[in-house]
Amino acid sequence: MPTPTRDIDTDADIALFVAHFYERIRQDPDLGPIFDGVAQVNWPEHLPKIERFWSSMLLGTGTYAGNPMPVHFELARKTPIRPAHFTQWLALFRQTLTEHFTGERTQEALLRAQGIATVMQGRLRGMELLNG
Ligand code: HEM
Repeated sequence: MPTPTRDIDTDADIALFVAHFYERIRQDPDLGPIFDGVAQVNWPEHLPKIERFWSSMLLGTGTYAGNPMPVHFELARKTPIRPAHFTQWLALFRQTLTEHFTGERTQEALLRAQGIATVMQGRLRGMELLNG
């Protein structure tokens, strides 16, 4: 893979990294079964939703209306979620982004993901829904 030279600039860029990211997630031995087994994710619905989420975060389009937190609280009631799951989620996110893009918005995406993961884990911990 050649060194990336451009930043995330458009919804098409977001769609590209989202598709690649969830391909990796589904192949991951620990995360894959959570998405495809426990949550039975409907991918044709989930991917456009996640694209809107990142579009709103990074491009300020305001196309995502929702709150990701409760979805993950529900998930943690169904299956044990550990800090290691978040570490791996973030590692795959970083790998995917930096494989394709470089620049300020790419860095912002990584920081936002890290921040949300930290808040999510804090909230799960507070509800005694984080294992280990
Ligand atoms: C251990 C790590 C994580 C796991 C296992 C996980 C898993 C999931 C699952 C199973 C869904 C539901 C998909 C569906 O049925 O449509 C979901 C939704 C979502 N996740 Fe995560 N997630 C993780 C971390 C994160 C992080 C760190 C972020 C944000 C940076 C995030 C953002 C979202 C968003 C925006 C949704 C859609 C929420 C909605 O329905 O509006 N997730 N996640």
